[in-house]
Amino acid sequence: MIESVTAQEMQRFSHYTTDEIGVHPLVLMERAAISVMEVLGAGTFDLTNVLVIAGLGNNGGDGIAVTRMLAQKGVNVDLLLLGDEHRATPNTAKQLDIARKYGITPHNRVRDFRHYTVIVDALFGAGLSKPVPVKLGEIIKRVNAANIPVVSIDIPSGLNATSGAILGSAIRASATVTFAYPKKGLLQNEGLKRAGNIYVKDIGVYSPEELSNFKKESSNQ
Ligand SMILES: NC(=O)C1=CN([C@@H]2O[C@H](COP(=O)(O)OP(=O)(O)OC[C@H]3O[C@@H](n4cnc5c(N)ncnc54)[C@H](O)[C@@H]3O)[C@@H](O)[C@H]2O)[C@H](O)CC1
Ligand SMILES: [K+]
Repeated sequence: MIESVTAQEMQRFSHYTTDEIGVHPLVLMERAAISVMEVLGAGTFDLTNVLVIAGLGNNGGDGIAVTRMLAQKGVNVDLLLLGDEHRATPNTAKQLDIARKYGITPHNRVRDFRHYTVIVDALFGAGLSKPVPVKLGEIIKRVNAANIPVVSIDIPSGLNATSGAILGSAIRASATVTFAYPKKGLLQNEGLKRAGNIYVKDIGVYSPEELSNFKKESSNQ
């Protein structure tokens, strides 16, 4: 059984699932969002007034899908989209298009984070490999200073998913919902201090070892 994975290993498993097996990336994104909804809805968090902070990468796409799912449950939720949406990844752009069709309008700034009851951090995930841009680093610092419970999607934004090192500044999360396997960066260095409670959720992405076990088991039946 895999204990934890690097960002590169996760990307390899994910690409195998989408490119070789043929699961559409949006299916994985929806399963990721549903798993975040499970954690948000488990009773630990006050969903009276939710803010989702989304970046332009696929981590942001997960967050936009969560925004839509919350809105469809009648939750009071705002979406803060950071960056020029024309530079978003295709799947994140698609999620934004879908959210808009459900009547969700993204904000590009938030005056005061303190009137939210929980913040969903979908700014950066396992794809972050360079220091966060200064302006986004300032927002991360303001979020941390607001002392509002933060649920990070996959990785607290600003952390290197493999080393757990801070890339400029990083979110301090109450909980992190990570996909498939724990990322090594959550279990060491600053990741250990900033991840909060870690929830590992199955979204249908597996290591080759697990995949070969499925095939063995099914051929034994
Ligand atoms: N692995 C899986 O099976 C799945 C992963 N999902 C989610 O995808 C992210 C990884 O997404 P990726 O596009 O590789 O990168 P990040 O979202 O981590 O973004 C970091 C990347 O994007 C640039 N960026 C983002 N926002 C901005 C911005 N506002 N300004 C400038 N640059 C920005 C940043 O520089 C980096 O290059 C993974 O963590 C999961 O959450 C799938 O959705 C589900 C399956
Ligand atoms: K994140």
